[in-house]
Amino acid sequence: MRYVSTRGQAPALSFEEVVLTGLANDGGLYVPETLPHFSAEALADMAGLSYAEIAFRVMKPFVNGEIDDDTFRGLVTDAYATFNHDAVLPLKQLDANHFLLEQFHGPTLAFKDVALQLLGRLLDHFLKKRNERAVIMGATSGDTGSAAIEGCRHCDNLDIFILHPHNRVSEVQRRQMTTVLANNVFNVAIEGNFDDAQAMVKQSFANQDFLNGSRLVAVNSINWARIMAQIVYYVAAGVALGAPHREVSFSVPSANFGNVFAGYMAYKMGLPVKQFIIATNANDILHRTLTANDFSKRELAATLAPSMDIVVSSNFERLLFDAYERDGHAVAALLERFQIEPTALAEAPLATLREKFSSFSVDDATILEVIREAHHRTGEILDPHTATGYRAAERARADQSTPMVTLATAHPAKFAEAVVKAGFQGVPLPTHMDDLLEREERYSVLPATLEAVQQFVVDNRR
Ligand SMILES: Cc1ncc(COP(=O)(O)O)c(C=O)c1O
Ligand SMILES: N[C@@H](CCOP(=O)(O)O)C(=O)O
Repeated sequence: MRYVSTRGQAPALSFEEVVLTGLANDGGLYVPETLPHFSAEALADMAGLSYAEIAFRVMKPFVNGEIDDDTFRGLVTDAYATFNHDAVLPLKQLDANHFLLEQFHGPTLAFKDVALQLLGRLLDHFLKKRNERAVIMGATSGDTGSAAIEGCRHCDNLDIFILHPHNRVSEVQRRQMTTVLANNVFNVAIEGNFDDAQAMVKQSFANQDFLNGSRLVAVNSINWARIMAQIVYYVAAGVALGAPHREVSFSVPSANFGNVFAGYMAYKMGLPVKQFIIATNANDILHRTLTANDFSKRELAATLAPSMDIVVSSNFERLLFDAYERDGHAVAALLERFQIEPTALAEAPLATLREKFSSFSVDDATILEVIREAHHRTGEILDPHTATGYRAAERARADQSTPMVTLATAHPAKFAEAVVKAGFQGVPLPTHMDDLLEREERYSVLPATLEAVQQFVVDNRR
């Protein structure tokens, strides 16, 4: 399997090279040159298998020939053994045809664990094999950071630098990162927002001179392995609900677009999907683009669903690459324009996107209303991100007869502010975290400048 850049200029890479890199050197994101396809029979055979076995079968074609089957099966099995639920990602029925896919039973209580528990193990495997060290630079709006630290901190060949927006993540999210006092983990609170942090990470990939030849690795969904691991749960949920014999729909709380893009990959690989609903908070660029062809930046708003406080949605580029029929030049031109002025998609690609994707945007007041309503109806306390997906599933679904799966992307205990504002007393943290609020913290606050952040990395890496 070879991987190519969405901007068409960078060299094609192998799986190992893609995992050990970040942005392509033309500024694009890597995607598989061709996608594997699962026949109806292969999908039907997955029904009833363990999550780890489905994961092995779905991901094997992407790594084929680069990690032997026994080793890869071992990495996958170990990754999902860290989850605190036998089903790994249990599917909960809410009403006749609406289901919640609980993605928060991993070590850090959000869907990011699904990919980062595996990515940490893949990095460890490849770096040890090569006897190499690497530096991780990641940006987080709250969940990727702790999942990356938890997934990678045991790899002594890695130094991990995570940038989060100062005072714009929840207390639990911050402490999940800053209370890890390992000597290869460095947390930086930047005086800016998530977009600033992500831009600095991308600029660091574009020009790595400051690292004097050390390898720089991405843990954000820039890294193809993140997307690959997330494809699995769409297939697992789909076959559990009757695929390939019937279609399934998904409502996905979205921002950086890695989650729903992975679903789209599952669809392209043969999973029968009727509809993807992109749910956003008040940072609604994806919704504006889909509904009004308004692909333009607006000021980033701080919301009750802070992990989705993102304007520049990284993986939307991967979808655009497909919608523009893999024309890297057209994608590069569009995204260069987007950085400097309001822009719009060409008509044909937009029409292609609208065939499979719908969208819905949910403001803070509605998030609170949904948390209350959903609790009244189902007994569940949703986290504020899941609440956007729940409301979008109700309002934007194409039909009632296709099973609808709303992705429950985080545990409500991470977001006390929203839960308490909705009128509840709060949700306890799981026992492995019950002393989190008393643990010692360590992090540095830096101005949101590339120079300050890169100097910090140079000064602290081992
Ligand atoms: C809890 C939660 N829900 C939803 C999202 C949105 O996912 P994505 O960025 O993959 O679109 C994120 C982070 O981005 C998140 O942390
Ligand atoms: N919501 C994310 C933002 C980063 O997204 P990623 O999927 O590209 O890592 C977070 O919680 O950090």
